[in-house]
Amino acid sequence: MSAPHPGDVRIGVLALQGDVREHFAVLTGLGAEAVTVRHPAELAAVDGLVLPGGESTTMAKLAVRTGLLEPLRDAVRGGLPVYGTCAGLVLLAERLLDAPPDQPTIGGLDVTVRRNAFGRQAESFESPVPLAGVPGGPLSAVFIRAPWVEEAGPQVEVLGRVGGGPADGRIVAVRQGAVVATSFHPELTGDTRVHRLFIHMVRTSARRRAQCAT
Ligand SMILES: NC(=O)CC[C@H](N)C(=O)O
Repeated sequence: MSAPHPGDVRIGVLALQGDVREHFAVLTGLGAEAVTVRHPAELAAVDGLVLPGGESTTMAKLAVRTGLLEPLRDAVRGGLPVYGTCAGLVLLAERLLDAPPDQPTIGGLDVTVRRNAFGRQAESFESPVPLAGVPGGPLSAVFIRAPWVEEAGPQVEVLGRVGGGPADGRIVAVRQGAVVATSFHPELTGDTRVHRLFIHMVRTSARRRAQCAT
């Protein structure tokens, strides 16, 4: 059997707004094929999807305008592996706090997410966060006007929490089935471990789908 390598999967990066380029660079650097997703037809052609950081209110509006919101919801419900960073976590939440009342989400994570949760004094900071399932020591997590997970349902696996400071113990990394999300931005640090984990999830899911199709 040949060694699995990530080049056999195509990973989309939702490219409506936000730090698309940074995710693209990490994914291609790890040998995955990365493509931008702006339209439903592009979404239909990927094995996994990254929702970048940026401004979730803007992304949500653009997703509605481009007709992507419902296809995104269908894709997540259908088991497409998705990784959301920061604003991407907001987009994946079933419930939001401190968001405009009409801000739609894609959903997929049975969590309540508070936007801009860390407050003005700590709008941007870096902190070591150990992540379950990611060996090699804590990640140096970069938070930029970041949300946290205020409540997580029973199906949600908590992967990481902030340690120390006023936000001590707050949940900042979660997984539910094929959906994984972090409050922080591994794509900005050069530490590729979360993207590697995600590529592994995409590869496993693609292999399973291929087996089901034969
Ligand atoms: N860096 C980010 O992605 C910030 C997220 C932004 N505060 C939002 O709620 O959409």
